[in-house]
Amino acid sequence: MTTDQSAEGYSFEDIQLIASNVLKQTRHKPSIGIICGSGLGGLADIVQDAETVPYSSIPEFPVTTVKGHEGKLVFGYLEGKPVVLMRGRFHYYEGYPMWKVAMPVRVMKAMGISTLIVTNAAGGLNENFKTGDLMILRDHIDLPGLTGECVLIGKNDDRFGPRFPAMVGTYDSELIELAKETAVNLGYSSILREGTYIMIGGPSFETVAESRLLRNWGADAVGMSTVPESVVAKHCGIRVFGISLITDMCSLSYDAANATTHEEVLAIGEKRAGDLQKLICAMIGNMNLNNN
Ligand SMILES: O=P(O)(O)O[C@H]1O[C@H](CO)[C@@H](O)[C@H]1O
Ligand SMILES: Nc1nc2[nH]cnc2c(=O)[nH]1
Repeated sequence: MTTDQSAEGYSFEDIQLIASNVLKQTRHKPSIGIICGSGLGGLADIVQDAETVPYSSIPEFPVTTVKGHEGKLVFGYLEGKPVVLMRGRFHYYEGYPMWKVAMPVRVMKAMGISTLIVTNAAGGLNENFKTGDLMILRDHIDLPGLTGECVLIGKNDDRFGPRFPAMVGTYDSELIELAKETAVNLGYSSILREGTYIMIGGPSFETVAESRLLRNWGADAVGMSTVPESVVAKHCGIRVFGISLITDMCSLSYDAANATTHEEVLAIGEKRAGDLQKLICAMIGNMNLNNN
């Protein structure tokens, strides 16, 4: 690899090489990529004809350092559709530069995916939400991006996408509609929400004052991931569906202040991930892959 990674990330050629090295380790050719959030990797256990590629076996791939993120790619089929799951994602707070956090999305694109499903565990800011709800991402607020840490900073290679990509419509409307219809059929209407996810850098959870600020800015849920991956996916023409499992409610008042812990996030993930898995599988079953 010749790229100065500290400055700009991987070149287009580097990404193609990483993708072809990964594809040599599997018989599968995925169309759908799925990024599993904290405690949400269980979806990988129901992949059929599964083949696993640990991140540690992929030259130039980062390694996961967070509990609840295993660190492997899982190839196979969900509802008859070829998928690749990232069982474990990378976060900015782990010390990775933004471009490294999102580089697997470019690798998945080079492997042939056209649709990306991004999942996460998030804190609820909208007072109408409750723990265990599922929130479809209608939109996001890229707080790091707004403050100078956009994932696309650096020299642009047009083979990835345009210098100034539009971010309106990052989350595909048809997939949102499909998710809503699917949720109704599964009897999930009472736990299904739709809203705006805001990314903070982390790893510290929000203070009460910060939660109030994020809520006033129009965010419905907060987390420390997802946005760089979605931005890179939109940049390179992948259609994106995002969904949060609300693992805790952020404290908006000092009277009821409750300190979120990662253990709590993982525990709710373990308890409620089944609903998210069912929704995603049913959606994939109904997905038209020739849509874009
Ligand atoms: O976004 P995912 O990876 O689901 O993880 C969420 O859970 C962790 C906090 O408990 C943070 O990393 C936050 O972003
Ligand atoms: N920032 C943030 N990330 C989370 N991930 C899961 N829960 C939370 C939360 O409350 N806040």
